[in-house]
Amino acid sequence: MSSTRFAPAAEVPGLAARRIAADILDGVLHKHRTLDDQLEGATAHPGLKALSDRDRALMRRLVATILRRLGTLGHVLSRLLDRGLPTDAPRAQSALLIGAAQILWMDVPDHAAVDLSVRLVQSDRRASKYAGLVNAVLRRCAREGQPLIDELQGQSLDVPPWLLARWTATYGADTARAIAKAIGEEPSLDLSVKSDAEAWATRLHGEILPTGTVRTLLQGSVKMLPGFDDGEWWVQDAAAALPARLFGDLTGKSVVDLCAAPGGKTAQLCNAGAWVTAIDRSQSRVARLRENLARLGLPAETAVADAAEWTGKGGDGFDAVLLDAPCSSTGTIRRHPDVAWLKQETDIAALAAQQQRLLQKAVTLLKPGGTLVYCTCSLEPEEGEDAIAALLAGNSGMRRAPVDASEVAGLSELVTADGALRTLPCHLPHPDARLGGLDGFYAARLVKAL
Ligand SMILES: C[S@@+](CC[C@H](N)C(=O)[O-])C[C@H]1O[C@@H](n2cnc3c(N)ncnc32)[C@H](O)[C@@H]1O
Repeated sequence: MSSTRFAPAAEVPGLAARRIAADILDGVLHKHRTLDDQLEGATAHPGLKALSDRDRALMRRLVATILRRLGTLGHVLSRLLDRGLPTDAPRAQSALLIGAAQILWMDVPDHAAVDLSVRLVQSDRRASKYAGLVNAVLRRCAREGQPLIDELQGQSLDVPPWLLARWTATYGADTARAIAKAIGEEPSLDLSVKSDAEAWATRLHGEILPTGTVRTLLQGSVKMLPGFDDGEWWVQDAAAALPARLFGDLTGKSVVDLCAAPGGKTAQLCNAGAWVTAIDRSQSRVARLRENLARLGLPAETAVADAAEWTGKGGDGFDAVLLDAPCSSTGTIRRHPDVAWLKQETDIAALAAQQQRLLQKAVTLLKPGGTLVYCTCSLEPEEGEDAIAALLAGNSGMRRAPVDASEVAGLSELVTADGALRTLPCHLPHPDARLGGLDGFYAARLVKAL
């Protein structure tokens, strides 16, 4: 991002949050950078530190809302702009998206949204000539934006066409539309608790889902919530909490978690009483995993390694292996709306090849009779159903141990005919849409022959 975009000494309240939102949006849309990369750790936007918690939360919500509604915003803005979006000044484009998203979906007065977007373009050398245009278009958006959205009559513009076509082919048109609708909702905060879910649900003003996750609508920094400092819970989507449960009783068992960071599932395995070895290829992510486990007071051996090359600890092998393989992450678009615009269809074949390589390795690390749980947070069959079918077809010495609905609180819609887990963002509907849905996951349980 250019230093010319940093703030002058005194500026109107809220402008810094919008400027950082614009930088981060440019990062996703024009520089192929993920939201996580720009929001966390060493690569985070340098301006974030100076924002108050409130402004930081507003900025994150703003960026997420824009990415979640990008197709709809494109439709509305194209109808309000006679000559299309300005192409010679990215800041004019982001200022229009930021202004329109606030007017259409956020609790910001229209006049403030317009004023802040005009200021955003005025402070950018290339975009300043568009200040009048931004002002006029956003004022029209306040009057005409909602009717333009109503015109769409529920059409799904907010999922890239290639992805919607895949979901339609895999799940049918109605389910694909339901998935698209579900990922348009702002997700709840889901927590896995070490114990006493009922007490934590009460303290955090949430509810307990049938599968045991505590779900709340509290917003802002999780570090400020009760129980965080004491390591009583960790953030984990309700679907992400299911695969590790498929091992059943893990007391005293040896488990290797092959793609472990940042450690949500490792924490579950440790909390279930297993001896856990957690491997991940990324040094910075293993550092985060170690921090997370330290906060939770849960012990595990950790190593930075390519799991496909890792030679293990010798001996007879592990009682259990968890392979939460790297994938296209299309099941997590609700929580990571940048994924929809960063991933491409051509990524899927390369990821499937990598998953097969990791699966082959996972089998060799198991002792005879040991259990493998393979999972991905992808909605694409190549990374789920097809990956397991290929492994089983290849004489791997593995057999499927079908999942029963009773293992997932009787929610039979989450279990496929051949006994795998398949969650979709439109599952777990709730009368209050903000409390419904979960990530899309695939998980299969296999046992190695004796
Ligand atoms: C889906 S994430 C894992 C999430 C984690 N299991 C959890 O529950 O918090 C996939 C992880 O795989 C790691 N990874 C990718 N390729 C790998 C490889 N060849 N060996 C080990 N880790 C790998 C990535 O660094 C990333 O942290």
